Amino acid sequence: MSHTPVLELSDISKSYLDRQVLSGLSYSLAAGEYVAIMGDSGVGKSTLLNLIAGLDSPDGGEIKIDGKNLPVDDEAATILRRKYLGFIFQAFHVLPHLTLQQNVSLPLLLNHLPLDHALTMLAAVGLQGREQDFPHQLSGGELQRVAIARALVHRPRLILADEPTGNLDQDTSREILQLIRSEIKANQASAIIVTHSRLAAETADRILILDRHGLAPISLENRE
Ligand SMILES: Nc1ncnc2c1ncn2[C@@H]1O[C@H](COP(=O)(O)OP(=O)(O)OP(=O)(O)O)[C@@H](O)[C@H]1O
Repeated sequence: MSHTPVLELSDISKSYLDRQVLSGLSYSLAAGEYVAIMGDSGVGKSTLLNLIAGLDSPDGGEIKIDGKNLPVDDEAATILRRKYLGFIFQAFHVLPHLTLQQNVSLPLLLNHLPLDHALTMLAAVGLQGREQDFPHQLSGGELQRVAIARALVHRPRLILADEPTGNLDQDTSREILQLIRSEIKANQASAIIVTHSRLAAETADRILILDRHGLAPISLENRE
């Protein structure tokens, strides 16, 4: 396995108008590591994930993915992100006019990969037989499973998840979290999950707390 960190954040800063959200933040994520980020509301967790995803750019500092600097507005960087990253963001809605199979095939199409893995992935999230259904025929938990299948189908090296179980009941949450973890481990991917849920955070290898000093691992005695 490569020793190049999957993700390297160096001295990242980000402000919105006069509000400094992130400052001097550095972190390195090793290949195959799955970490959860927790922290107070408004501390900048989603902002950080958006910066890594390339949905926004930092005011200062450097973000390297697989050892490479990736400018937000560069086409080659967009292609690399598309191949390398998998997003499980609530804002990334499943497209309503496409069937489940078409939705899950999208990342494969965009990356010029064979499309048959979409069916395997739908089966893996428990939606075998529902391939030709449209999103409006699904429950919230089922929809979230489609979003997860779509995020993971092209076997991304780095998975970014923002409150992946936000609106789900506890049983469905457990199932979804188990699924995310097993897919991450089966593909030897790295992952960052941002969450307020202790249940979700506990599925990660490590829990980090984001505060105004940066990212720090939670100490073992606080882990209960
Ligand atoms: N596009 C934006 N424009 C202006 N301010 C923003 C923008 N995005 C985030 N902020 C502000 O940046 C701060 C951090 O927001 P962020 O969503 O990253 O926090 P968070 O830690 O994810 O919070 P929560 O746990 O409540 O989701 C907040 O004060 C928020 O109001």
